[in-house]
Amino acid sequence: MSIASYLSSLQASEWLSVVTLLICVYVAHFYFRYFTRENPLPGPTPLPIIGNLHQMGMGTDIAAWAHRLQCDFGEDIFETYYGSQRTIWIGRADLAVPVLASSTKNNYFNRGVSSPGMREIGLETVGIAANRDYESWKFNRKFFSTVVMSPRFLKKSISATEKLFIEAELYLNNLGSKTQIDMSKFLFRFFVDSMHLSATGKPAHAMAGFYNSLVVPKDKRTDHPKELLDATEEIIFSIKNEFKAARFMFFFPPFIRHYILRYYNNKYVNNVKRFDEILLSIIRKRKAEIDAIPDGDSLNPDMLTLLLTTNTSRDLGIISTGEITRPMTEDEIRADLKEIFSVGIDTTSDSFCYIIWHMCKNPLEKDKVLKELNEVLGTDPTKSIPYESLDRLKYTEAFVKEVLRLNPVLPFLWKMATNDDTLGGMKWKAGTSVFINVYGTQTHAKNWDKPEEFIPARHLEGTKTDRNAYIPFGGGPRLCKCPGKNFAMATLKLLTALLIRRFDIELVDKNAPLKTSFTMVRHCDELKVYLRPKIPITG
Ligand code: HEM
Repeated sequence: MSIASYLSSLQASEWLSVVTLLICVYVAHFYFRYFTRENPLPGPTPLPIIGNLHQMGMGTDIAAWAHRLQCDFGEDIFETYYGSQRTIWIGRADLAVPVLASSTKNNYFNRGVSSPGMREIGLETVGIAANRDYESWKFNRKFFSTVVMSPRFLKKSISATEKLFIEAELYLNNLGSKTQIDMSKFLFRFFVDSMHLSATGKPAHAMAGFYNSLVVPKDKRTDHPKELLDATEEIIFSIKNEFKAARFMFFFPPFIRHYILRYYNNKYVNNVKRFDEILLSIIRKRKAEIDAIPDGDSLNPDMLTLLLTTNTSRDLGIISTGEITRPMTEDEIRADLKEIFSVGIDTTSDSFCYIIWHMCKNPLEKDKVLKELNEVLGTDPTKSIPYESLDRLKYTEAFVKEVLRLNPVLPFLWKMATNDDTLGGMKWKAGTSVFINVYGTQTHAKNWDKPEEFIPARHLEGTKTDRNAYIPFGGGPRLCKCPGKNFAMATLKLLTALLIRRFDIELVDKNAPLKTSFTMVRHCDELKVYLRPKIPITG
């Protein structure tokens, strides 16, 4: 009797027995492989199919979970599973040396293992952060970094951010010092405006939309056209979806996504497609605008225009891409634009929430920052802050760095061994997934005195930090890690200076812990404060 005819002859109860038997075989096979694995490391025992996903708590704080595991197992190298993917976690700087070595021969170029989900949403062969195609990554990264790291872009963006702060100040003053303001929401909007302006040269009015949603009397609302605000809301929705979608697609195996969580799978995939359409329409509109400007007339050198014109007949001669002589394709520009919106906004806005939190929790340190600001920038808080003076704000910078040490927005770095390698004294096969526990290394007693205490002075010049012990902007072969580092640091210093010179900040609930969650970065979910203007409000 063939297997097919045997199966078709089964009764319902016999079917149940067959299915139960198959499940038992699968589970036995799974645990046989688990208990006989090479280099067994301490770690929570995984379940078949889902691994430790149920313990990771996808929406909650994976950084806190990883930290607990590192403490529970008393080890700086341990393992977990997402789905059936085994992952080695490294939480000590010296163990991370092979992974973070800045050499072209580094074995950990790829960000995590290849994931069917990330391929499904087309992220593994375009853009930068998740791109696994070396040549394509190198091309995109070259364009992106050349623009974002150029002094001209930094200067322009800082000046635009300062102007946006004046707009923010107006809204905050109008809301009044008795209004509880959730800075996690407000700052997200602020950074949408800031990145949109830096990337496209045009305002998005995300803060205005948020302000209008809080103000009850209609005559107090701003008069931005509704269609404009609605279009921005759609961009905001897309940005928020992007990380959630990437987390879902990366961590969940295809079987679970396609058969059990099908609704979510389709929802995320469609939202990602919609974001791509929105970005393409922004690009095409700009292209048409450029085409309508006669040759020889000047163009505004914002990021989008530079990406569109470099290595074309309209090249503005502002950025040089070296040996790369071809222009970018529409799809490459779309991916780079998405990068600045998705990677650039949450990281900076969440980091700034953590800065505000530490300002409130450490008033003596805040006073030291204020003292420096008065000394370097003068005592008039309404005076503009030139880009060049940010470099002289050494204590402010140390404060920001200490916040990023204790609250890294990327709490772990995803890597994958391209070839067989030795890590932690053990041999590992090519394809091994390795996560560097950033929070673990940045608070390791081996590298830091009083690691859990907030001490900005430890970052002042002349203080030595052990190799790989401080990695909030990453490390390893992807050149200088995060290409947005200078942009992010300058922006965070500027905003710190602007906010604490112009407002007294008070947490609404001084005893409440920080509310955080994780998508692909660690978000501050809520930060309610009262803001009292220090400068008399006029008009
Ligand atoms: C406080 C703010 C920020 C933090 C803490 C941060 C941190 C990081 C980290 C840890 C990485 C991964 C590095 C690695 O795997 O070794 C990264 C990558 C990246 N960041 Fe940032 N980032 C910030 C802001 C920004 C901004 C504002 C931009 C854009 C303007 C940006 C663009 C990128 C890109 C494109 C990558 C991928 C680089 C590559 O794979 O080659 N980041 N960032």
